[in-house]
Amino acid sequence: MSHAWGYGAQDGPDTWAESFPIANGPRQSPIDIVPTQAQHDPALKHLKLKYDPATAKGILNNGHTFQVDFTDDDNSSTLAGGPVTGIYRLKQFHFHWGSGDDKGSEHTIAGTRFPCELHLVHWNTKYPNFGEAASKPDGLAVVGVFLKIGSANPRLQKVIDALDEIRSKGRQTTFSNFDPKTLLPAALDFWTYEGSLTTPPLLESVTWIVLKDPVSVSPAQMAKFRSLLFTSEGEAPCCMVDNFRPPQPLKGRKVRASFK
Ligand SMILES: CCc1cc2c(cc1OS(N)(=O)=O)CC[C@@H]1[C@@H]2CC[C@]2(C)[C@@H](O)CC[C@@H]12
Ligand SMILES: [Zn+2]
Repeated sequence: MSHAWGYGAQDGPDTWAESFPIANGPRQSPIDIVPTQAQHDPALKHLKLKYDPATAKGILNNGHTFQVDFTDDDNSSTLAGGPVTGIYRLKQFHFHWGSGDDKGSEHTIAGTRFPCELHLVHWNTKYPNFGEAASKPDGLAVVGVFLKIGSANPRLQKVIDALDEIRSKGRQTTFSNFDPKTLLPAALDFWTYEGSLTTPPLLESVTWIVLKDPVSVSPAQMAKFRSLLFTSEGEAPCCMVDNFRPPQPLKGRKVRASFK
């Protein structure tokens, strides 16, 4: 039975613990990152991101966000270095955003919320596949990137232009020849901590790698995100906005910084 969860008053983050008690677990995400309390760890390696544009496959409205999926049957698109050991394969990227520019990100920086947050999802190749990895404490690594309001971001435009074809839940279309590295800021300085999926089933299997520097998004580009629907064709339309979980208790976890 698929658990009906969402981001509304009746099915939103405050209700998730009813079906997913791990919602109150010891390593939940997102969190508020307080830079002055993060410890610089000189042992952290540089992030090594190698993405092959040919692995881009499709773009899908899954009713909670939209995601761009990648073929992951070899090590063409991978993450290594940073806080992780071994090689993690890129599976998908997706976003979380608000109904207005004052909210939308899942992680916050000393209480500051951004209008949007990008998640690049990778799984540990020591496990046979993504689904298996998602249930292991070192199974997933997600790179989080903040988007802040500014000039239009030309690197986002190909994604944004595809949204008209996936307006409703369940709609998908092909999406090829795209390098997600173009979505990243110039500097890959990051904070890292051990956390979880930010949506049900909230599995505590994610090493989070949150980049310090944001990238830009324009108000018009944000309006395109907000034109998507949570609902399927034929249902009363409900705009896909505020699809973010608020920060969760740190519960004694340490956040490390790759930079001074
Ligand atoms: C980390 C990115 C990710 C993975 C998954 C979800 C949500 C996710 O976004 S987030 N915001 O990065 O945590 C929700 C559905 C989950 C999936 C991981 C794999 C599953 C658990 C499947 O096995 C069944 C449901 C799937
Ligand atoms: Zn996410």
